[in-house]
Amino acid sequence: MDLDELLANARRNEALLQRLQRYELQLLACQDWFDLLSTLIDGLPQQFELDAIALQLADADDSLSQSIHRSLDIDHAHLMEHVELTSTVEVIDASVLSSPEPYQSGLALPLRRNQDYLGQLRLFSHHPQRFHAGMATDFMQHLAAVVAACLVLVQKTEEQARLALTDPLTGAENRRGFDKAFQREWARGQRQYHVFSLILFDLDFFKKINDLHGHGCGDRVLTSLCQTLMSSLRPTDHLGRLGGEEFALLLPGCSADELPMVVQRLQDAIHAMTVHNDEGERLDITVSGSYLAVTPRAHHSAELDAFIRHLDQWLYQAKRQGRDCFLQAVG
Ligand SMILES: Nc1nc2c(ncn2[C@@H]2O[C@H](COP(=O)(O)OP(=O)(O)OP(=O)(O)O)[C@@H](O)[C@H]2O)c(=O)[nH]1
Repeated sequence: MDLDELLANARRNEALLQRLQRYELQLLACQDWFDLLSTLIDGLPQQFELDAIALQLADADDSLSQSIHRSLDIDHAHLMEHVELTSTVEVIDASVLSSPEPYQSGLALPLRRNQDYLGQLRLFSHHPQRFHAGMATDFMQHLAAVVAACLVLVQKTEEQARLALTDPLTGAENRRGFDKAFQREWARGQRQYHVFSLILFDLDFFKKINDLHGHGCGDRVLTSLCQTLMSSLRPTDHLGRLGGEEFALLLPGCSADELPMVVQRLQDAIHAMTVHNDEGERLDITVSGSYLAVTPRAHHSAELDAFIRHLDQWLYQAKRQGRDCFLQAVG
């Protein structure tokens, strides 16, 4: 190699290093899964002349999957096409890959954080010589170490944010969390002419349960109710605890036609729920509620409180009609 070639090489490397540093700072600024995954999946190919990337991540206890799915909006679900979550991931050193169609070359990089092996970052190119045996990979290994640190950091940040929006007793969203979900769904509905449904409900004679069986038993009723509902709902649905024994559901994509059927299914699940008092006797738990389908209107802001106030009037009617029933909130 002559001097000119050496100089050109050095300049290329310096430019690459600068790009890499800028990109790593971008990664380190990511606060949530959408930021991090889009910076990786859309950003990395753009920055480094790649045609695709894939992440293979170890997720033995499913916590990563839950964290990502809770945080990503339905609109961003396409990012997950590039992420594979498996219970274990093969431990490798940086190595050239026999790349899948339609790519011609690839590189697998280990994602390590301290003693933990998180998975692999895979880079793909249509160019057969983009990655080849014997090539230097130290820049890319440095990048993989930053990616690993960011994965850990974002998972922790997301967990803290989730806890701040979660009711500690039941695991349902607290009022702030539910309000956030409402605002997000309203905005999405405006963009995509999308409907969603709201259901408000309240346990019947809950004071009696506390008085007769104790506060601990009352707490058990609240947690069982939430577990029952969460297991009958879709992962994209939201359950919020708005107050002591008042809850609300937000069901994205659920239209007025489908809503009575969903309400019936929830009521059946609550009737089938088993909660025992400290003496082992089964308690009969019922709830009363009201429901309505919401069509977000373009150029209109909306307040969750206004919907809740309206639903509350019909919930009150349901209580007056003898409880253990749901009414459609009309008007
Ligand atoms: N165990 C327990 N009880 C709670 C909690 N939050 C609120 N409560 C109780 O829920 C009860 C609600 O009582 P009320 O508002 O009179 O309602 P209710 O007895 O269910 O009567 P109706 O709604 O009219 O059917 C009160 O006794 C509260 O103390 C909680 O976190 N745990």
